[in-house]
Amino acid sequence: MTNIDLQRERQAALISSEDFAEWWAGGRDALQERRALDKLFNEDDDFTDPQHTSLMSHKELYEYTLAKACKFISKLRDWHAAETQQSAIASLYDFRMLLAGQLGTALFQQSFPLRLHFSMFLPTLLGQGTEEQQREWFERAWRMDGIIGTYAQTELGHGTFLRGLETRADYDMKSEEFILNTPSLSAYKWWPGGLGQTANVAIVMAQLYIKGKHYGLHPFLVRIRNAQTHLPEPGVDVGEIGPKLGLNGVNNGFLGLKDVRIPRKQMLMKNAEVRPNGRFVKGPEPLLTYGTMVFARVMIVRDVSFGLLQAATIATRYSAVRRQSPIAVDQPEPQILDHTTQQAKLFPQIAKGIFFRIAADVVWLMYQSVAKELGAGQRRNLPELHALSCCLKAYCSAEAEEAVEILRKSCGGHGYLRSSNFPQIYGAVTAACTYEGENTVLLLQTARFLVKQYVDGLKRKVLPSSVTYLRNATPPKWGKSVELKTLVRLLEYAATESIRSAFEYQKKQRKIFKSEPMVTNKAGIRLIQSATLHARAFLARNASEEAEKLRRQLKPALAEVLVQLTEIFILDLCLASLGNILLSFPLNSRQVEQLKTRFERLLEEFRVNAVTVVDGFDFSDRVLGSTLGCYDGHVYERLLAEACQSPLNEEPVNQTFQTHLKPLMQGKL
Ligand SMILES: CCC/C=C/C(=O)SCCNC(=O)CCNC(=O)[C@H](O)C(C)(C)COP(=O)([O-])OP(=O)([O-])OC[C@H]1O[C@@H](n2cnc3c(N)ncnc32)[C@H](O)[C@@H]1OP(=O)([O-])[O-]
Ligand SMILES: Cc1cc2nc3c(=O)[nH]c(=O)nc-3n(C[C@H](O)[C@H](O)[C@H](O)COP(=O)(O)OP(=O)(O)OC[C@H]3O[C@@H](n4cnc5c(N)ncnc54)[C@H](O)[C@@H]3O)c2cc1C
Repeated sequence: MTNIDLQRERQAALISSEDFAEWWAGGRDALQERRALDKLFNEDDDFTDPQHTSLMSHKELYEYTLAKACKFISKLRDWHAAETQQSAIASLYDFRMLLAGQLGTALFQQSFPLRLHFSMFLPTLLGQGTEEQQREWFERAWRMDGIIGTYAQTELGHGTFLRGLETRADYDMKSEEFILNTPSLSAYKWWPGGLGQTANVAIVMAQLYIKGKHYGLHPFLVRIRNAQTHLPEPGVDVGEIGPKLGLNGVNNGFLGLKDVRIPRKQMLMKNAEVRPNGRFVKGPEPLLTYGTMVFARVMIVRDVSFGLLQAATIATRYSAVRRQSPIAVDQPEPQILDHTTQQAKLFPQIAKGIFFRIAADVVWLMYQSVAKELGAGQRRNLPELHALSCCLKAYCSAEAEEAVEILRKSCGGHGYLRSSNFPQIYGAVTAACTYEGENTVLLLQTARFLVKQYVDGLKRKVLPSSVTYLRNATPPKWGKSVELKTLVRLLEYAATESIRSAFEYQKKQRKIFKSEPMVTNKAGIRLIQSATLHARAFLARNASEEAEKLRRQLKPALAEVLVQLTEIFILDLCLASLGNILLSFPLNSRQVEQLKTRFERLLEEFRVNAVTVVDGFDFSDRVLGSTLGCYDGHVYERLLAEACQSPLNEEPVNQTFQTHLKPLMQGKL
């Protein structure tokens, strides 16, 4: 039987979790399809872990996870072949979503060992390979017919500054081959997922040289392990980089190359070509070499919202089950969910998870549209996509990381146990702050775009839609009540002011420093603040537009709850930006008070539906993987059962008693 407090929460809710789940999944059919697929695996004993993966050694975890991943792919293939219509894995995007979503997370709490093959290797083949190269490589790679790939860009010495990468590919005209080398220790590739023991082909990003002349960074398909024996190919020094803070199911590796020859056709040549005679033919858009990173950053916004919502579900359910510290003197101990400060920890995080996912959907549509335009030779919207994907990736991953920590701490001591699953969720989310572009660096990329747009705005040029607000210099009008559109304008106004101030500061610095990078460096703190405010303004506008749609589309009770969440989300953004808002708009103390009171009232109003909303994310217990977050709320039983599984409890007395403790107590050591 379910814990009585959780039962009461579910009965008292004003909306149905099933209605919520249907909306969240994108409709009834999508929800059912996902559940059917989850069931297929969740009810298969082959996919039940014999012991908690956190109890496995690093090597055991790799071997176990890889074996499971292979069974998973094989079963998925059978299932797909049996399906009459094209469904869940019809496209690479959907397949990637499946891995990063419910099913992938339920089965691979430490991440999926073949992740890089699907998330970067295949997308790079599509984005950087010519049609002929795709025919030769993509189909086989999709079927994993002799090919398991990874994306090897980062080196020991450089990850961010791509122009500083040292791996080189020298073209040998006589043999029509490239010769790949990592000429120093710092040139060793370092980090690529799956590179250690899993992958046998790597897309290696290397500096191209023809007759000693440098032609920039390009992708090369390099076989690193023999397809039959899996032994490293001659000239290849490959291995694994060791245990990490999280994501230990992914086998990150290092790679050194010494005079490794590959045929000319193995440079991916969609965006630039080397002809047999050594002639380099530049593509129409050199920046497309960075295209895989744009795709991956867009995906990350969605991934981190998933981790955040897992954590929010665990903490919210636990807060309904846990009772502590009377609020009224003569009353019993309340559910900790009734403490206002607890609500302030939980509910904004639920709202963030929802609106980050909605923003991820928007930026994914934008990605698809820009990809189509680029295919037709039109690059007009690429800078906006790059800027938006950079700042959303950076902002949402940083916020999600912070949120997971808030949620962990909101569960008190029990949140610190591995069995709560917060450590693994944190390990996954925090990694996203670094990979695919370290967050500060990405915010600087966005700021560079914003300052340019600000200058264009001064010249009254038409601006891309996500930054049109930069041309609207009028401060918002404050009405009697707090309206969403006023809050959105407040954030946009604060962002505009911050960008203006960074621009002015750069102008001053230019009088002191001659070089533009020096000026950027001096203005760095202001620039990243501007990009952060832009992210907030974008997310707020997007959320308020979504709220308008939901009011029209959904049942009134459900729409009302989502509007509450929208308000919580936007008010939280405003309160987090208060310093910057006050620099641009003279809010008086009564107006600030109005914001705070509205925020507190919303927390109170949302309280009754909190458990139902997190139920509506429809995470199975396996996805949550947590003693604290299970649907039935049997927290204490699970905590004890999990503790009993510890190998240290297998025997009543550990041998160290005889060998160490006893001699110590007897003074015989
Ligand atoms: C499961 C986990 C898997 C993980 C995998 C990984 O981590 S894989 C490893 C992931 N590794 C990383 O993510 C590494 C992170 N580092 C980088 O992405 C880049 O090196 C950089 C962007 C930091 C700087 O690069 P730079 O010094 O060469 O460039 P610059 O600053 O001089 O700008 C020149 C112009 O280019 C523009 N532009 C730049 N990028 C893009 C783009 N993608 N698209 C479009 N445009 C782009 C920029 O806006 C500027 O335009 P403007 O203003 O002149 O019109
Ligand atoms: C879990 C994980 C998986 C990964 N998977 C892959 C993979 O599959 N393939 C792959 O190729 N790589 C992968 N990477 C590598 C990853 O992409 C890089 O670590 C990342 O791009 C950051 O680069 P870096 O390590 O060189 O950091 P650094 O650039 O050295 O960052 C260190 C500090 O310097 C600061 N800094 C650097 N440059 C600037 C600047 N211009 N302005 C201001 N501050 C700056 C940063 O903000 C940061 O604070 C992975 C990394 C992790 C953690």
